[in-house]
Amino acid sequence: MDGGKKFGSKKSSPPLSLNQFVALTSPLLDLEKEAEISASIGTSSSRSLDAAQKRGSAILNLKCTDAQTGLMGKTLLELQPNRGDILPAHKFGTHDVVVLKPNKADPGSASLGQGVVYRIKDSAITVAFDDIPEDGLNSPLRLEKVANEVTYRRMKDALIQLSKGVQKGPAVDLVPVLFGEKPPEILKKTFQLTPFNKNLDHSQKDAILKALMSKQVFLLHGPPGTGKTTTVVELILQEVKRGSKILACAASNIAVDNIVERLFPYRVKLVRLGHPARLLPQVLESALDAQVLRGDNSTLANDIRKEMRVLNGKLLKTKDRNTKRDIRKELKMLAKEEKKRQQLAVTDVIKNADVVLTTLTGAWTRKLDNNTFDLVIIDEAAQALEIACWLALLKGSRCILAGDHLQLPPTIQSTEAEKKGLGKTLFERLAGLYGEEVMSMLTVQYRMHELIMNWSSKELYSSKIEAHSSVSRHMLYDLEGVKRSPSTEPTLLLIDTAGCDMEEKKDEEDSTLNEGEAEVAVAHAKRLVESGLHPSNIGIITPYAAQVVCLRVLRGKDDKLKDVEISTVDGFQGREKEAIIISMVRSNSKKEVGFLSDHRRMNVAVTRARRQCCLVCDAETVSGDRFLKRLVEYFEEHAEYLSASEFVQ
Ligand SMILES: Nc1ncnc2c1ncn2[C@@H]1O[C@H](COP(=O)(O)OP(=O)(O)OP(=O)(O)O)[C@@H](O)[C@H]1O
Repeated sequence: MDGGKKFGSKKSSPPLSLNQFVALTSPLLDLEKEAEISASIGTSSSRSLDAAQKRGSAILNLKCTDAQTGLMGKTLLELQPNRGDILPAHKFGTHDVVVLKPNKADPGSASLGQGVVYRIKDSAITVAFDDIPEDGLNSPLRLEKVANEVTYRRMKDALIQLSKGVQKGPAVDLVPVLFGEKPPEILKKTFQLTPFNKNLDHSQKDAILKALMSKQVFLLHGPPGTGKTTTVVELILQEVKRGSKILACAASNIAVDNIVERLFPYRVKLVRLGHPARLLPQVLESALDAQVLRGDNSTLANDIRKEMRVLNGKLLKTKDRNTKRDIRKELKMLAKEEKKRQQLAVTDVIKNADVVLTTLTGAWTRKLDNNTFDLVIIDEAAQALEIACWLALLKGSRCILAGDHLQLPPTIQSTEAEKKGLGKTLFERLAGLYGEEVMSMLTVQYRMHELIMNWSSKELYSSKIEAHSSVSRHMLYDLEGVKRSPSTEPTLLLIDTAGCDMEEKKDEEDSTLNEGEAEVAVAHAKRLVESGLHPSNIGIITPYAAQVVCLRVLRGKDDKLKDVEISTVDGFQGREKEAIIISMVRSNSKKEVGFLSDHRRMNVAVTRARRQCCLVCDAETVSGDRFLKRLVEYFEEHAEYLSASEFVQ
């Protein structure tokens, strides 16, 4: 696929119809749910717990080292390993739903509580629980990941709603446009843009104008580092000024919080919906729960609860049947009133907000029933399942999707569902359907030295991206405390492992790793640190999970490298570092490159780097793929070339 050429071009095949979309998605969603459930332990599983720990879906033998209340009534428990200082390798992520059990309890046994992962460190994991019994916390414990059924249920509900046809409701005119039955329209009127952010560049302003003129749909195409979120924030401000009521969503909580934070300085009336454990501490004040607690109706509900407590006391004491009956009647009435006040408190907050912000899943909450929006904005839309987008889209009459379909799509667990197209995003589909008619690409990037940018710009964005002057020539040694040295001078670095006896191998889970290459990557990170670069400015990324583990073990051997971040490429999407070291792993005589050949993955990998991008690979193996060959050739032409043999004794 040449993404650059694809951009803006219309497909000749007929557009996917609403019915086809529903028929295709429904079974694939079931497959995906099954895959997620079988990845977690499940209640009836007889598989041994050790195997679950190996797979990363359970962490055994933990001790509770801290319990705090906070986060609007939640209890935060910190759990550390009973043996050793470091948690075993696991696949738990912040915001995952987990259950806590006694360490030795049977797989199907009841849990002590269900919670949401709040924070993860190498040595501890903190979970937020609504309710947790005090008994049992002093004995060894284990955590299990559970499938997040709520998300699937909501997506299924949205599919059912779509399958009935959208005959009424806010999205009635939007649906036919998004399925190619009616053409998208634009306002004839021209706008004079007075931006709130005075620094916007020409492509950002053009995109905003075009978005403001769209009547049903607009796609904001934001290649890496081009200020997509900056533009989304400006768009929200412009729309609020126009009087629009906006639902702003993203696939991940962090992306939603990012928008909330950036809106703060403009004093927009906003509310953030979502579980407090999933919100950044700095946005908690704008959370629905926090605002509800401050509302008048909430105070009334509290007073009613107090009154009910007094009546309950009386009820226990009184013996008279008639009095008892009267008290019960009154209690029933008060309970009804309390519930009503609670609901009103929520409704008030949502009604008063100009912008409601939540994840896509969160948009399907009952709290938003009966609420409609003039505009639905979805950030990270190219990383969300199409059906997840519909959870928000059905609540609005117009939409703006921001994303980049030339970076990685959403992660799909089921290989079969992925093959059959569950991962095809709405953003990509609409880009194919309408192209430039409804789309604008941001073309100035604020992250990368131009040498890092040029390869990606040429390969994927038709050479349309330019580097802003503030970054186009920036070097590692321009950073304070960094010495000019052979390690910090190059912008691009190719460390070739070919002929150095560094073959790939498989781990127990069948993921590929390359120990020799990991040593070289870590050795280069060490040289950068020795030249004065702070380790937190370095990221080592690799496509393979097993290589991440291998790299982390090596990092653990040198205390100076503690703050070097190591991640999969997929896990690093949306992030950046001053220096990025990419460990490509594949090295074999058959020149097999597996999923390295996905253009989007390599695009994400290279474009994480601000001032230096170092590629560690077996140039001969990876050149077996045409796309990767061009990458290697680009590095051969513009990079400092080193043999891996220089890095190992
Ligand atoms: N017009 C501008 N002038 C100066 N700096 C800008 C401008 N637009 C964006 N930036 C800067 O570029 C960086 C990236 O911006 P932003 O976070 O909006 O990008 P993004 O496109 O959402 O990121 P990603 O590439 O991760 O998707 C930020 O540091 C931001 O301040």
